[in-house]
This record gives sequence, structure tokens and C-alpha cells, in this order.
Amino acid sequence: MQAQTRPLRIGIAGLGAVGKKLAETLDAGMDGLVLSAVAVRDTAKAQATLGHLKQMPVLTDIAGLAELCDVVVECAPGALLPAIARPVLEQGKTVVVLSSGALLTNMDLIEVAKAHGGTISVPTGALLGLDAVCAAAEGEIQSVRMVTRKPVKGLLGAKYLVDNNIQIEGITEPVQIFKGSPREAAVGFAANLNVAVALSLAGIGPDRTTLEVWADPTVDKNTHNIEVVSDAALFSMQIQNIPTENPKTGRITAQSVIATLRKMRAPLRVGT
Ligand SMILES: NC(=O)C1=CN([C@@H]2O[C@H](COP(=O)(O)OP(=O)(O)OC[C@H]3O[C@@H](n4cnc5c(N)ncnc54)[C@H](OP(=O)(O)O)[C@@H]3O)[C@@H](O)[C@H]2O)C=CC1
Ligand SMILES: O=C([O-])CC(=O)C(=O)O
Repeated sequence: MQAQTRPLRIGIAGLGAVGKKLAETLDAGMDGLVLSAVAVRDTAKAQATLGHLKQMPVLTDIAGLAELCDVVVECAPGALLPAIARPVLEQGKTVVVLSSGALLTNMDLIEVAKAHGGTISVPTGALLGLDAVCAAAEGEIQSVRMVTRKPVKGLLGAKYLVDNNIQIEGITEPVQIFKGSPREAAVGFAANLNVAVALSLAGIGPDRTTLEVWADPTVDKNTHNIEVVSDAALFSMQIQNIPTENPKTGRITAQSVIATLRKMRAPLRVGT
């Protein structure tokens, strides 16, 4: 059998907290992967951000990525998801989606992927244990409960808070600001709770999964607690995410994408 020799060409859509880390890691060298292109809206700003790379990728716009790449990582605002994903999927390629909340209002992308042989990959991102949740979903899951606690600055500006006139600046003790489903949270907390949607897609869906969100001035990390009850296993998980320069996004998010990409070309693949 022929060995795979051509490196997978990776594209990045969005050069924020996640995209920059991803670009630097790919540029430093990853087996079988090469950074080909980055979609930005301000080329001069991107040139300054990436000026220290050994090899400057092609700087393009969102529409330019599909042609230049085999795999595109979406790490942009969720509203851009269809514009980023559709052309990639129409070419039968892979899009790695971080704005997983936006998938719920763009489920037609799954049909596009199916029709053209493309793939939508949702990494574990800022969460943990989606391997166990996927495995449990092969049997019967009775319940999935998630409780998120974030420092105030990780929640400021969320649509849900604005729409409901909920003030969290200056609170001195934890306040529950939301109780509902990941489907509702994807609308009200588009940039804060993609993790809840990813969890729901791995398990029992965005309507049956339950979610509480707390604004918590006593924590300095984005903290997610998850409890799963299934016929195969009962499990509890917690992750405390150290924020990046974007207080809404944990450092582990970019590393989760890096691990996902590495696996695409690895001869040994560990984890579901
Ligand atoms: N699934 C998960 O576990 C997680 C998902 N996320 C999600 O991942 C995404 C990326 O997060 P993060 O890196 O922190 O976000 P940032 O806000 O730091 O970066 C987003 C980037 O997208 C860029 N952008 C905006 N519009 C365009 C456009 N038209 N063309 C090209 N680029 C554009 C912005 O550019 P500019 O600099 O010009 O404004 C910005 O650099 C977010 O949607 C976030 O909610 C985050 C954490 C965890
Ligand atoms: O889900 C998100 O978008 C971000 C998040 O909760 C985290 O980084 O902990």
C-alpha cells in the first residue's frame, strides 16, 4: 500500500485567541500537516500578528480557503459558520467547527457534507470526556446535566444578559443567571457556551441536556461540571479552564484542535 506523503493542508478561519495559537503551533511543525492559509478581514493586522512565523501562510478571505486547504478550522464568530463551512464541505473536505452552538441553526450543513462526502468535525474543545459521552450514547443515556461557572468577565456582553437586563458587574457572590437547554444557551450565550452544545451533540441532544450557568466572582477559571447517567456507566467530570487573552475562551480549546488535527495523520490514534 502507498504511504500518505502529501501533508494535509490546514486552513484557519479567524485569527483570534484560538487561530493565532493554532497558526504558531502548525508553523513550529506538526507531522503530516502544513499551515496553508488563514482567512482574515484585515491583512495588514494579520501580517503583523503572524510576522514571527517561519513561513507566512497565504492570507485570504473566507471564500478563498476551500480551494487552498484540505481541512479548515473554523475559529471565528458563530455567525460566519455557514459561509466558512459550506464551500469546504461542497468540495468534499473537512471543516473543524469550534462555534458548535451555531451548528444548531445550520443543521443543513450536515446534508451538504453528506451530499459531497465532506466531514464536519466538532472537537471536545474547552470541555472533556466527549469520548465517554459518545460511547455511552451507543447505549441508553438517561440524563446529562451540566453546570457552568464563569468569572464575570467571561460572560459580559452575552445576549441573554442584555435581553433580560441582568446586571452582573459588581456581584460579590455566585448568581445563577440561566437554567435551560443548550439550544436556548446557543442563542443567548453564543460566544460562551459552545461547549454545552458540543456535549449535547455527543449525548442526548440540545433539548434533553440540562444546563445551569452561574456568574461566579469567586472563580478565576471557566469551570464546567458534568454528570452523566447511562445504562453503561455513571460519570462526573469537571474542567477548570484557564482563560486566554479572550476571557470567554479557555487555553485548552486551541490545544484540543491541535490534538484533533494531529490525530488525522497519526498512525496511532488514542481515544474514541
Ligand atoms: N467549542 C469550544 O469548546 C469553544 C468554542 N469557542 C468559539 O471559538 C470561536 C473562536 O474563539 P476565539 O479565538 O476565542 O475568538 P476571538 O474573538 O478571539 O477571535 C475570532 C476572530 O475571528 C475574526 N473574524 C471576525 N470576522 C471575520 C471575517 N469576516 N473574516 C475573517 N476573520 C474574521 C476576528 O477578527 P478581528 O481580529 O478582525 O476582529 C477574530 O480574530 C468563537 O466562536 C468561540 O465562541 C471558544 C472556546 C471554546
Ligand atoms: O464554550 C465556549 O465557547 C467557551 C467555554 O465555555 C470555555 O472556554 O470554557
